[in-house]
Amino acid sequence: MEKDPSTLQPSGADGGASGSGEEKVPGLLRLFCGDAAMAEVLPLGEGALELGRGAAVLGEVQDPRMSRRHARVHFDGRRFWVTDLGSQNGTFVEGKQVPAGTPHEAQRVIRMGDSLFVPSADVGPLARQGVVVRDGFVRGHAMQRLLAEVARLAQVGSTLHIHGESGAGKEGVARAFHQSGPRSAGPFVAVNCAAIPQSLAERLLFGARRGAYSGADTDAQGYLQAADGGTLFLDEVVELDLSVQAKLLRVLETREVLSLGAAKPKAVDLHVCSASNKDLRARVAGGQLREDLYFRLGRPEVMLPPLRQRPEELPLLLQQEVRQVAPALGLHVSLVEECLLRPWPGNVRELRVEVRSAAQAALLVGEARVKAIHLSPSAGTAFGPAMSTPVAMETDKVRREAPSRAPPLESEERARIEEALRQQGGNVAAAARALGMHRTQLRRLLARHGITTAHDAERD
Ligand SMILES: Nc1ncnc2c1ncn2[C@@H]1O[C@H](COP(=O)(O)OP(=O)(O)OP(=O)(O)O)[C@@H](O)[C@H]1O
Repeated sequence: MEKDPSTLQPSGADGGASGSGEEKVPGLLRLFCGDAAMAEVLPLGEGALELGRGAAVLGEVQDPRMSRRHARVHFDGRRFWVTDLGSQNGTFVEGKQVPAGTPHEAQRVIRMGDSLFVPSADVGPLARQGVVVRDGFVRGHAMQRLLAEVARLAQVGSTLHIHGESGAGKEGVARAFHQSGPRSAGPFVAVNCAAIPQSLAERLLFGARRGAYSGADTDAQGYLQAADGGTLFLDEVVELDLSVQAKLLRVLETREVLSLGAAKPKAVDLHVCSASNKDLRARVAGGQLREDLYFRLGRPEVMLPPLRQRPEELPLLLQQEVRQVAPALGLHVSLVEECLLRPWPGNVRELRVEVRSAAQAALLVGEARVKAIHLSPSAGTAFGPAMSTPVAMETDKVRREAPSRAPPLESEERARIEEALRQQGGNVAAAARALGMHRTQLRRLLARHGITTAHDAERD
């Protein structure tokens, strides 16, 4: 009997729609209101939506800093336009206030009162799947769709390659591949190939028998044997030397590992997940990756989108991180807006580190909420002029203007830093400890505001 196509499950194992075939629903994502992170979908009904305090579409979570008739948002089929309706606290697009009464194009972030909205040409997938937080892992709809695909692939194959930028969460995806596959009860062994010295790579991966080299007093297991019955995750696999790649290929083909100094190979049964932030095909063309290994490891491939393409996850990530620093510390709308506007080339890893620093800076001045001014000006920005995407260019523009927006160091903060330094005899590390922050964060504050310590003065 032929299957009714309308009852076929989409690619997502969780039953979520893949997005294809569904009519696009333009709308807004409400990502922040008052002091709370959220991920709420507001479809643009007839192509337009009027927002304001008390608007039914905003439900019970209302923002007292929004005017009753605050702004109108409409979609012309290609672009979003925002018109401020004479609100008291103003409407801001990409961090800048727009004049009342004139439509203004909005591409990334709209602020009204203490609320943030992100326009999206299709809010359908988010409306269907929402944002899920499981074990501290924040999953927006793109991530959920990816994980569903990974779960499906784990059932049918033994390899997976994850392509994504550094810090975007590739290891989390690799763990999901492991947990969804038939070897989930076995070990998950993660190896960062860029971090292991290539002179040791062979020994570390394949193991060595006693006496294989001077100093080898006992048999040493390699990562491949350690992952037997489970999954080996090879992050930055293209960093392995070509000779090691050749040996790895043999293991994948024969399912046997020959340790250094061993006479006989040993059978291994494992899944192999690899990851890279580089295009593997270009690496094959450039001679850094063996073509035969690419065909073994490089497929199937999934793409993990960078954090800047998953804005629905960002406020929840911020909230989670700030609460880790101090459970009572809150988020200020300015911080969330600023973070949504920056490109975060180091993705979630960079965001977590920088937001922790910002939270510590806020604590230092006794603030109840972390604001944009507590964030380092360089946090989440591209290193040098290399990034040329429209998002990056727009953010560069925002950043160039940022110093003039940053208020001067509050005298209270300066007084606290100077007092801590005085009490610790000018010792920055000790002062940082006393202030409850990392010394690099304190050094950054000192440098930014030109405070010299007694130790600096002695060196001069
Ligand atoms: N969606 C997420 N929710 C919560 N934390 C996340 C998420 N994605 C990544 N992280 C955290 O961000 C950090 C970086 O993630 P991960 O190590 O998986 O990145 P990666 O893509 O493997 O980076 P690299 O290639 O540089 O190793 C980790 O601390 C991870 O727990």
